[in-house]
Amino acid sequence: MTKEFDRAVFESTLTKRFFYVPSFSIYGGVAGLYDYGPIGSVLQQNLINIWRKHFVIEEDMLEMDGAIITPSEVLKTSGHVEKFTDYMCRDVKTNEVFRADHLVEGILEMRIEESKLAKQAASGEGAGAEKAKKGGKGKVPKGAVVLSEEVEKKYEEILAQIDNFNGDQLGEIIKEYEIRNPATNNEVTEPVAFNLMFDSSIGPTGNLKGYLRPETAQAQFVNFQRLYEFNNKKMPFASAMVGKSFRNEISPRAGLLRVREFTMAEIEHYVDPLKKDHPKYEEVKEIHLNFLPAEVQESGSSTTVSMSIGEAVEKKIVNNQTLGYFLGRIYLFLAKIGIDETRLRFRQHMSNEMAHYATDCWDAEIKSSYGWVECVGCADRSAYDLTAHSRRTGVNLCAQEELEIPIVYDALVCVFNKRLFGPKFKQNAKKIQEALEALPQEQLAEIKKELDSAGKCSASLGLPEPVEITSDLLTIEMQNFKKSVREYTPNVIEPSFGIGRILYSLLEHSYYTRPDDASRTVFAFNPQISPIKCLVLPLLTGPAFSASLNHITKTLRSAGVAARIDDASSASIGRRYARNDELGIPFAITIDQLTVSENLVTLRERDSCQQIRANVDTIINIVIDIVNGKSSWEDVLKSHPTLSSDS
Ligand SMILES: Nc1ncnc2c1ncn2[C@@H]1O[C@H](COP(=O)(O)OP(=O)(O)OP(=O)(O)O)[C@@H](O)[C@H]1O
Repeated sequence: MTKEFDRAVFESTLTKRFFYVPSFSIYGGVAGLYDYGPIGSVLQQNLINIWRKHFVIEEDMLEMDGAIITPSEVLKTSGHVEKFTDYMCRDVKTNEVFRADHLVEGILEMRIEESKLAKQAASGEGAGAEKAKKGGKGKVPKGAVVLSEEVEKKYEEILAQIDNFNGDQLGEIIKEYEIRNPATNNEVTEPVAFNLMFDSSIGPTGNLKGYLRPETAQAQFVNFQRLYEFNNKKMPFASAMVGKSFRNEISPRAGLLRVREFTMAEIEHYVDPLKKDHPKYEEVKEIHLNFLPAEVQESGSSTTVSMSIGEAVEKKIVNNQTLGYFLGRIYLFLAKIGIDETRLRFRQHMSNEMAHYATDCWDAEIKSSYGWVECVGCADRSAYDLTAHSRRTGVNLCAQEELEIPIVYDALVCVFNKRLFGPKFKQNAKKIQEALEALPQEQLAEIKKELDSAGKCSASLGLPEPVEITSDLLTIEMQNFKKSVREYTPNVIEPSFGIGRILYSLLEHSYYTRPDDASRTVFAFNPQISPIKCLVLPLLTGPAFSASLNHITKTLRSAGVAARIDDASSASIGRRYARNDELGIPFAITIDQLTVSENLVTLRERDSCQQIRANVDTIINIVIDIVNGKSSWEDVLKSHPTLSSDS
């Protein structure tokens, strides 16, 4: 594997081989928009297919597809119009914009790094000393300040809590630590809130305001009743959706990790707030994860602790079983697609950081050359969204539970004298009646007391004026009730996957250069996720070779196994292997003289460069079986001796 990751070389490979590129680049491009080429788009599709199998099918979820353009009323109700913001500041002279927390983070990290190099240069030891000697790229920057232990500790504490600060706090940090635009050294303005949604208007009049959705979740919530009915009113259950979301990011500078248009895969798991256990919890309980709890971060540290999910739930570090269950399933999914488990951690949100709708939230963060980045958010959104949409629309978004033992109870109820009540309040009668019926028991008890003692009372019912009620219009009586159905608003546990971020992390984790030749880059995609599964290489030309080539590719392709032919006879076989290793193709079948004479081909595995030789159809079946997860290269080696390695 490569010793030092060189992002510039890595990114140039991705662009050169058209994995993905900035959109509209022949027009100069727009930050935060990307087009995926033949490898990137199929890699994304395979990732989604594995996600679908792992979650939607294995967990029996209800997948749906919703509209992207969303009326503003929906997003006002969900809180996005008011609160879906990040803090932005500007260079006071050039007007360059920054996301305030990212600016602070970048500068403090840079100061710590420079101080470390400067200390090493001064002591004549370590990388800093080497760099100082060599000069050039990566040398100790001029003017690098050696930080005192105290200042460095303070910086570390700020960094550990960077997601927890509001705009005012970020403004204070910017002032106190003299954070400036690193390119110009100019001061920056106070942070201001910037809403990340792209707005638009729906229809020609311009009267109906809309937004491009910033998440897929709302389309699922507004359809809750239909989903619940589709599920035969059984709880708990989950809906799921894969689709594009849009966020007008302030300053997208980290490739696919922060873009303005991206694919999300979101699960909304609806659960009874009183029963947040999960039927399949036992299956994940023993899995150990690297946890970074809020408490640890708030103490200024970012040291993770490895613990079983069972222990984390028992100790209440993770709020409930369902949340723990999904953390386990997220881990299994990421491991399955090829994410390096040593570069995966689960970080809990700190109190201020939590989204406006969440009560507990964990992010699956993956480490890449950009540091630790949230790739999956797993939030307990409580009953926030369903309650808000139900209040706004008057549509009941509740679940019902048949009670085995009915609840019997006494309650105060309003009994109206309709003959007098209507004529007395005229057009306001219905409104007043409804307001009285909606009053909590304590208030009804107070009104009853006054009516019983004074025969009248003045009630403030949330209407413009208090209402004078007399005992001839209304009596409040204690009645006995029997309830055999319990109605409740489900809580929602939401695992939310950013497909582009996972894909980018997977690219970095899969990338390496051959130990004997750093110019030969390889993507070690596993056979399930790899966009192209098999390379077919004819070493010679002619009708006999073409017939074998056609047979192999046709059989593979009709079995759903993507095969690529590289028949450029001008290139050596080594060259052809190398340029296809760069596309991450796990297997290569080579057709040579022995294919024509004895119907034999060789099969090469990408990472080990080991080869076996066997009959054409045997080899084709080996590839199909591995791609379908029915066997592995290791299994194959048990029954087939390897030829000498090609590399
Ligand atoms: N601008 C973006 N570009 C790519 N993926 C994104 C972006 N914003 C969010 N995501 C993905 O969507 C998932 C769920 O979104 P969520 O609202 O939890 O992100 P977020 O907390 O706003 O992310 P961040 O704090 O990094 O901006 C994230 O885990 C991430 O994978």
